[in-house]
Amino acid sequence: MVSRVIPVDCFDLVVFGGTGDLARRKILPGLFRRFLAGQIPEDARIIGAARAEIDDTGFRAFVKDAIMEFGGKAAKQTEAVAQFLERLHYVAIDAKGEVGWAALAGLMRDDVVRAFYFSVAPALFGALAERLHQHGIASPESRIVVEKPFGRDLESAQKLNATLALHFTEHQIYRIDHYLGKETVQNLMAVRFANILFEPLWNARHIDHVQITVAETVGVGGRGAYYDKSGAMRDMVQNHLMQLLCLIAMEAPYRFDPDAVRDEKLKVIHALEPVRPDDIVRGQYRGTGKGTAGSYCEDAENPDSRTESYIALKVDIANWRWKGTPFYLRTGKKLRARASEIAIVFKEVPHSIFGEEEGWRENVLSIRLQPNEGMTLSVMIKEPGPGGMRLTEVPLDMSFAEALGEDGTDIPDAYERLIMDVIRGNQTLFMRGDEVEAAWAWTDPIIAGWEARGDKPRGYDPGSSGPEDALMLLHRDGRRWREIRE
Ligand SMILES: NC(=O)C1=CN([C@@H]2O[C@H](COP(=O)(O)OP(=O)(O)OC[C@H]3O[C@@H](n4cnc5c(N)ncnc54)[C@H](OP(=O)(O)O)[C@@H]3O)[C@@H](O)[C@H]2O)C=CC1
Ligand SMILES: O=C1O[C@H](COP(=O)(O)O)[C@@H](O)[C@H](O)[C@H]1O
Repeated sequence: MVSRVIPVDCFDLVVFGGTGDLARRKILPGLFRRFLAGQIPEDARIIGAARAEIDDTGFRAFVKDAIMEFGGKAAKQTEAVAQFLERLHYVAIDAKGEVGWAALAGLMRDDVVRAFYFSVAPALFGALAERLHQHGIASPESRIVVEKPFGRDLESAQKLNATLALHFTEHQIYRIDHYLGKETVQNLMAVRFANILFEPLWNARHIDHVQITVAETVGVGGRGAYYDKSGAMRDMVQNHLMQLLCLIAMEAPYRFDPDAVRDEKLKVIHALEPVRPDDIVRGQYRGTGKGTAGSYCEDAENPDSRTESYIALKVDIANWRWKGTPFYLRTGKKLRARASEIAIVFKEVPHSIFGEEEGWRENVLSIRLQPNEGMTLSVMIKEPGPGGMRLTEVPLDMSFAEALGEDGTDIPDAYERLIMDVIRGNQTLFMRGDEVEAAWAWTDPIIAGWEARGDKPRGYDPGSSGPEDALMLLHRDGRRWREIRE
């Protein structure tokens, strides 16, 4: 099946931080892939902006290298690369000074969508918003895309919201959470709300518990300075895992519309119970060799760091649908495999007619985010053969790439999809200001709690499943984590 490409309106997209790491690895190669897919109109323009004093030619050379390195198999289409590069421009600009703003104003066209991607350090978000306004570059229909982290606690998120609100209305602000752009994450909504099968079972009567795992094999090397002030709770749970939880737990929105969806997610965040200290396990990866070589502390260049590179928590939702069904969340760096999964673990049948020892296991709906995006529903059947009525578990398996006749590399990357949504003016997959604040309001006391107690993270070995104590979080409830594997 060939994915349907819906062309977007003509646009001028300014990428502030256009020479940075995120632009190089994700944004610019992603835009090239959308160009190749035929989604970018003939006369659309992408304007890189940063302080480096390069010109259009220099920026095009930079982007060409980025496509070669990160564009995947699309990079082989050299003619298309050359055509794409013609759409690129560059302005040397200082977010905090006056350099470059008049030149940028002169470049912008009136009759096209104007979008400004803030792919710079968060400390510059306010300055960019202010200057876009001062120099008359942002029209009432312009959009700004704001990268993460959106604040580091409730207070800073409120301040940032207030700063942006001085110059832009909420409908112009696109707060990125790239997990919302992942194919499977959107499929979660399709599966839940476009099928009659699941809804009757989607509640505490039928679901024993939910596990959300985002396991990574990478460490924090290269990003230690940022990560050490953040940790897994701020870096992953407050945003990505929280969004996944919301999509699983929310009620059906009345329509697939930005505010209808975000209203429902917000209700879930408001219903989250505070997390008890006993329901949190924090970990930090050890070194691989003798001493601290390769350890988190070495990667973070902070020998005394107490920042967690792993966290597991048990979260309860206080509403009619979920009372009594815990959500277990875990995420960490340098784990056994890169594997992200949501597992919906169903309850036992009310009465087994086959007896206790006949191989029964609970049904599990496993939603794989990456790699190999897809879903598996485990069901019980009779073991084949004449050996009597023994049960065995088989997977009803759907790999999205296989089901859609694609090879996996054709599935658009999250950033590609989200940037096209910005141009279309669709905020459904972006976080609203009140949603981000509510997520911090839940997160802050958890962090304040372990800081006040002086808790140290538990050590775990690189390549493991995380600290031993995390196993206990489920064992003591008579449950077990699913294996982390690709
Ligand atoms: N990299 C990643 O994987 C991820 C990044 N993010 C977020 O994306 C944003 C960008 O991150 P990343 O690309 O890694 O950062 P980098 O440090 O790699 O790039 C920063 C960019 O901002 C430009 N810049 C710095 N100061 C100014 C200034 N005063 N005026 C104009 N431009 C400036 C830099 O160019 P120059 O120095 O020439 O001005 C460069 O292009 C951050 O908010 C980060 O948290 C989010 C998720 C993942
Ligand atoms: O936002 C972030 O996400 C990445 C993980 O993203 P993925 O798409 O590769 O799953 C994480 O490594 C990083 O620490 C965090 O800031």
